[in-house]
Amino acid sequence: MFLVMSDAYIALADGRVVEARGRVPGRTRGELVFTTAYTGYEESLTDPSYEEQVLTFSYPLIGNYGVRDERFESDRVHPRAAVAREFTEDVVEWLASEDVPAIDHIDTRDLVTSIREEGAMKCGIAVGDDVTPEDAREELAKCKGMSEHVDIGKQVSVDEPELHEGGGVTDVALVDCGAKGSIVSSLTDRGANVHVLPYDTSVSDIEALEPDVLFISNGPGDPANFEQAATLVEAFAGEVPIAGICLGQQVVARALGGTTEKMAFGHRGVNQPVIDVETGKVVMTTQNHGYTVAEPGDQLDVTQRNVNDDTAEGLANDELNVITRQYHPEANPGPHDTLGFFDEVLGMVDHDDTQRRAVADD
Ligand SMILES: NC(=O)CC[C@H](N)C(=O)O
Repeated sequence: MFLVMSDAYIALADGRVVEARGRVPGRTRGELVFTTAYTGYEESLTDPSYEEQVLTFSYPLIGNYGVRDERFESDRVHPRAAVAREFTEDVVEWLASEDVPAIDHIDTRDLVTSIREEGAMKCGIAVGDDVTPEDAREELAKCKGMSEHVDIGKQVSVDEPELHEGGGVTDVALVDCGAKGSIVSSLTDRGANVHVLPYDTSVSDIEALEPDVLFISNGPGDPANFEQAATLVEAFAGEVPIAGICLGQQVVARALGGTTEKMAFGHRGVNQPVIDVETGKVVMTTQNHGYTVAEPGDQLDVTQRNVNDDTAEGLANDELNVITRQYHPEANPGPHDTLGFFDEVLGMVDHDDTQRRAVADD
């Protein structure tokens, strides 16, 4: 028996300070959340929806099939820190190259149980040769709640519009609130030209683009902090088909008279069962969210629900051509049961109109 000095501490909002092994040094803070996904660590760590959070993996060994940038969902790691029972060297090297603190050799089952019982909570992390529990507590004291990150859209969105061509005639205006790359490629793979636009794009900029679909992406934080995206939905509902994924669903609901609320610990994983209200068909879905649509409002119907807790997983208004999902139909990571969503979205486009405009533009 010998004593191993700890070189990492995580201070939790419930008052505990837990020792760990430091893998990547640094001091940071964020909302402590967990994912139950057993694969897909590269996709999750590069998902912009995790901005300002600390991501705990409940699966014990993270990194067992290496790190390949072709699986990245954006160009950087978004959680402020990563926590696992055991990280492989590959993942540690990657996180170190991005200056993202990482800790392991910690009882993640206990952490996850605390989050499930007490809810997602603020935490502070200190990793390094001479850190003390007090250093982690100091980080915790500086930690803001998710809804206090009012400019979080700016941290994750493109600064200037980007065009990703799909080769077809359909133009999608994708409002980038922190979009995963797979949303863009799921659309370009189906021939759509995707205009990735800043999260605060104006109504007149969208008008000038004359898109066939207005698409609100996933994104981090509280949907209440994406007011401009909601303004776009209000302005174009009924004029242009509208789609949304995750934060996109929440923004669409808020714009059309619905409300959102914070969940206790959210849904993060790749095996969340969702039932279609009309057909009774159940699909397995990938999820990563901490807020949910509480009331859909008068204009939207709940078309899909989470089998575990009944929360709204799909909303629609067939007359206005609005369709949204709370889960991630693009998967990455996760099951491909729901890729058909992108066909449904592009199916809302009036192709006669698109063709006419394409000809007129020539
Ligand atoms: N993946 C997302 O778009 C997450 C949406 C929102 N930030 C939430 O936590 O609920």
